[in-house]
This record gives sequence, C-alpha cells and structure tokens, in this order.
Amino acid sequence: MAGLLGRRKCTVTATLMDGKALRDIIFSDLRIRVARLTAAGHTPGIATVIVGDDPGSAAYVRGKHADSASIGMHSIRHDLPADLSQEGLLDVIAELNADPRCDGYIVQLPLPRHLHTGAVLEAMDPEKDADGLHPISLGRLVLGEAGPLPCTPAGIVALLRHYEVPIAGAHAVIIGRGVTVGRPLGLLLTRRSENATVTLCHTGTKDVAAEIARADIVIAAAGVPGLVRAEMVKPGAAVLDVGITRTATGLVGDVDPAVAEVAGFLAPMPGGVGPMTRAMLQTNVVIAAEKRYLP
Ligand SMILES: NC(=O)C1=CN([C@@H]2O[C@H](COP(=O)(O)OP(=O)(O)OC[C@H]3O[C@@H](n4cnc5c(N)ncnc54)[C@H](OP(=O)(O)O)[C@@H]3O)[C@@H](O)[C@H]2O)C=CC1
Ligand SMILES: Nc1nc(=O)c2c([nH]1)NC[C@@H]1CN(c3ccc(C(=O)N[C@@H](CCC(=O)O)C(=O)O)cc3)C=[N+]21
Ligand SMILES: [Mg+2]
Repeated sequence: MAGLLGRRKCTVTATLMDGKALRDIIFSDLRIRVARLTAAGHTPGIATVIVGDDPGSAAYVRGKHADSASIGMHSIRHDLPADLSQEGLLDVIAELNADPRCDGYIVQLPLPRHLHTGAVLEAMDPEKDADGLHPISLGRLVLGEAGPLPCTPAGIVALLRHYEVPIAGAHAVIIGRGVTVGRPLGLLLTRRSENATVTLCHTGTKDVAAEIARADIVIAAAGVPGLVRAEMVKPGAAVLDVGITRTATGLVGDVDPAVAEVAGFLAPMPGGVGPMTRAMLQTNVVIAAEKRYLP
C-alpha cells in the first residue's frame, strides 16, 4: 500500500465519540439519584457474581465495583471457585434474589463450560436483572415493553444520540449476533423510537465488506481484530468499535485505526462503548431501586 500511494500522513477526520466523557455526565446524574434514595432510607446496592479466575473478567468486575463506589452505591461481591457446582451457583443466586440490600446484580459471562448459563440467568429475579439479559427482559425488549435494557446496546444508542448521529432512517450494519451485543442491539435500533434499518451480519454472511460499504452506522461486535478497514467504510459513516481481543501487547478492537480518516464519527476501543456499558449497568440498578423505594 505504502509503495503504491507513496508517503501518506495519517489524518484523523472523524469526530471521536468519547464514552468516558458521556459516562461522567451519566454518573453525575446517578450520584444525585443515589443520594435521593439514601435520604429516603435505602442506599441502592449492586452485586457481582464471578466464577473462576479469568484475569479479563476479574478486571471488568473490579471496574464495576469502582463505578458503584464512585456514585455512592453499596456493592456486594461473590468471587467463586472455577469448580463450583451448578447447585452451588444457584444457591448464591437465591441468596441475592432474597437480599434486600441488593437491588440488581450480574453474573459475569462467560461461565465455565460445566455450568448451564441459560438456567443460571433464568434463576435470577428479573426485577434484579442489571444486565438486561434475563429471558423475561429480552422478551420485554422484543415486545416493546419497559424493562432493563442490555447494557452495551443501550450504551451504543446513548452515544449515538449524544453525538446527534441520525438514527431514524439510517442503515445500521451490525457485525456479530451475540446475545450480549449484536442480537439485542438489532432489536433496540429497530424500535419505532430509533427507526433504523438493520442488517445483522455473522459468519454466514456472504460479503461483510459489501454490507459495511452501504452502512450509515457500523457497529463491530465480532471480536475479530482488523475486521473493519478504511477502504470498506462509506465516507462520513459512524463507526463504533465494540469488539475486544486480548493480545500479548494489550487489548485491540475490531476496527482498524485508519478508519478514523474516513468515518464521520468513531467510537474507539478503548474509550468508546466500554465505559458506556459500565454506565448503563449502574443506571439499570438505580432504576430498579427507584422502582422499589420511591413513590
Ligand atoms: N465494549 C464492551 O462494552 C463490550 C465488548 N464486548 C466484546 O464484543 C465482542 C462480541 O461479544 P459477544 O456478542 O458476547 O460475542 P459472541 O462470541 O457471542 O459473538 C460474536 C459474533 O461475531 C460473529 N463473527 C465472528 N467472526 C466474524 C466474522 N469474521 N465476520 C462476521 N461475523 C463474525 C459471530 O458469528 P457466528 O454467530 O456466526 O459465530 C458471532 O455472532 C467480543 O469481542 C466481546 O469481547 C462484549 C460485551 C461488552
Ligand atoms: N454478565 C456480563 N455482563 C457484561 O456486561 C459483560 C460480561 N458479562 N462479560 C464480559 C463483557 C465485556 N464487558 C465489558 C465492559 C466494559 C469494558 C470497558 O470498560 N472497556 C474499556 C477498556 C478496558 C480496559 O482497558 O481494560 C474501554 O473500552 O474503554 C469492556 C468490556 C462487559 N461484559
Ligand atoms: Mg456452559
């Protein structure tokens, strides 16, 4: 490439979508709401359940507790051994369902293979579903009824709205149909309140590059480094990098950095969608506590 094009300067033209800045705005609002609940007699509480000692998962969970502390929320942490039985995990779930200090919680995914993720999610009290991944929450999303929204998709929509990226009528191409990101994001973006037209890509998609080329909004949530490259992106499109791959040199996203020279908006990894995911998690717990303790 460099031989054909000669020396070329990298020029960022995209507006960077700053997930940390928006997270800070959201946390300022949550601090006020947590203080109001505390004054009403109940400090909201979040709990995390993590099974095994995957270093990546441990880091995410640490971040969640730091976030809840920073907004004045109480937090409970269950760090469980990798060989925990299904029954042992269900006991912890039952304890959190019954604990009035816990308004919402998450079970960090993925779980070790011997555990049945679907059965664990289903055992949670849907009123305490901080992730929006309980089958009842996902069903409500499909039906268009109110309920906790999946954190990463909700964070993506909040970021698009904050930066005034037109969503209604836009063609959004989502790469990945995973349950935490791609699949529920398709549901969110096609609600009447968003009105995007969505293409959901996966490993069975014939020509992902051709789909990306038509997109006004590209959301890369596959976990494949370098999946979205500059030559694929329509000039001016909004590109959000959600994928995370752990390499020897650190974390990398799905979007090649040169995309910043073509896109109109870019949510980078790190600093884009990740902090928004965390902000939406705390938001879901504060909403659950408000439903329970405020008139
Ligand atoms: N920034 C954040 O806040 C968060 C980031 N993540 C990251 O987002 C990514 C997705 O997460 P999750 O949905 O849980 O992951 P999954 O593994 O469940 O889903 C990945 C999806 O990507 C698709 N895919 C993989 N390779 C390709 C390819 N070459 N072309 C097209 N599609 C492809 C898969 O297709 P198929 O179904 O055919 O296998 C699958 O649907 C991960 O990297 C994860 O670490 C996740 C949560 C939060
Ligand atoms: N039940 C469950 N709910 C989840 O929401 C969930 C999960 N399981 N399992 C794993 C994925 C992953 N995930 C991330 C959250 C924040 C960042 C994040 O804050 N990222 C920073 C960088 C992080 C760093 O530098 O270490 C950023 O993008 O700026 C990333 C990834 C939530 N997940
Ligand atoms: Mg399993």
